[in-house]
Amino acid sequence: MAVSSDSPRRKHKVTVVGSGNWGTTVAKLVAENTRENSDIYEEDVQMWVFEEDVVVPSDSPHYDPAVGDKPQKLTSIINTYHENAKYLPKIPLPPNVIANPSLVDAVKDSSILIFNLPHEFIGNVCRQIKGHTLPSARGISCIKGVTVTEDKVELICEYISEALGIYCGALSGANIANEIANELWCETTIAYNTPPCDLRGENGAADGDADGEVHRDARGKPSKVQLTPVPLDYPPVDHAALHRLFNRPYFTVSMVSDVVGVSLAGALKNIVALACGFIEGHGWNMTAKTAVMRRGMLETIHFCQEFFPETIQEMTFWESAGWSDMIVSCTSARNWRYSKMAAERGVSLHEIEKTELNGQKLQGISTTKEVMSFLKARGVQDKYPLFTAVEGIVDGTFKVEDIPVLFRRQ
Ligand SMILES: NC(=O)C1=CN([C@@H]2O[C@H](COP(=O)(O)OP(=O)(O)OC[C@H]3O[C@@H](n4cnc5c(N)ncnc54)[C@H](O)[C@@H]3O)[C@@H](O)[C@H]2O)C=CC1
Ligand SMILES: O=C(CO)COP(=O)(O)O
Repeated sequence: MAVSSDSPRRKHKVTVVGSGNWGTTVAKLVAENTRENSDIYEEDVQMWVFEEDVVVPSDSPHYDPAVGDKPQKLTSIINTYHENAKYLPKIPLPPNVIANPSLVDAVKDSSILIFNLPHEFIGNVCRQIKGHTLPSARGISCIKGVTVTEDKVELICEYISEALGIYCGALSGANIANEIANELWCETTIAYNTPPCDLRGENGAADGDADGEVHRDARGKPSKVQLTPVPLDYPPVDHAALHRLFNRPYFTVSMVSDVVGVSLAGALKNIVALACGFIEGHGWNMTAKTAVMRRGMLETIHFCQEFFPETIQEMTFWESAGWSDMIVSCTSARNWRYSKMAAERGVSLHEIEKTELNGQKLQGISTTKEVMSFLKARGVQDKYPLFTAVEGIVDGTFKVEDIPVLFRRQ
């Protein structure tokens, strides 16, 4: 039964937590949408920037001879020139993207938090903002990775949810940031389960029928997180509202409910992408790569079924977050490109990350380590020969030509 309410009077304030290659791209597209949907969103989008000093190169249109090679604050460059000269150069940002070096200030009063930074930094970020976010805020994680604590594997969106006491969904897909920043068309997938306490009935009123329904975690169990409902004077946060926030003519969003499939497909494909780069760098070609991609997808699905059997939906692997991301990541993304370079040059991936990436991160390196430590703690690593091979190649104990042998052991 619907409980009467006034229609929403407030607008959602949006913050993007992170400002790397993908963080800045998502801030751009979201800021375009907040401007076009200013009935429900505040136009300005806060973007938290991990502050650093950046030298603007002399061939940049923003080079100021009066400043010369003197380093400038990245936030100041972004807010002055509306360009992230370090992580997304040559892409004009809408002026309503506001770079903020203070994490606590950037999330203050925001009702929608978009987490978009390399997964290794999320723990520290959550520790800093805990207690400073609105209790009724809702999150979307665009991060591709997992957290592993002792022998537990956790989705990043669930980690955020537990750390901050808010509900958090996940966005993942076949998405190369530079292409989307240049407005070249692609698809993505957002997994979001509107919590029962946020369901609204007729006329936008709270849905009394939802009383008694419990919010469930990624394993289908009643969630330990005590959620504060989105207040009725805010527009609802549901599939329609999130579609309006993320969908662009060049960025087609599909809304689903499988946070496990979307999150884990996005995290584990980075391990497979490393394998494909090693293979190509070794001199093997597309036939070997497709064998590895097929095995990688099997191990990904097996991982989801083994550790999240209650909620995984296999159709998710046919979304952008599934096969499409596997293909693009193994043929044109950074984890593939730089593992190929490492194999060609005969140097370690860590070395390549340090010398070639200008501060960007290869998520596959830490994800491989974390996933393998979790599998080994459970004694089930032999069921995952491809993931095992990648760990061995990264740490130098296996060679690329060991991959077929490891597969045969299965
Ligand atoms: N770049 C892409 O094409 C895509 C990336 N993703 C995912 O998005 C997530 C974010 O990646 P990107 O934006 O590409 O990052 P990036 O690799 O371009 O940049 C690294 C970021 O980490 C920040 N950083 C460095 N040290 C830090 C610290 N101690 N604490 C907090 N932040 C620190 C840097 O300031 C920079 O913003 C990753 O999980 C990635 O897998 C997902 C889809 C596409
Ligand atoms: O997730 C991505 C493609 O969908 C980007 O992957 P990289 O981090 O390897 O560039």
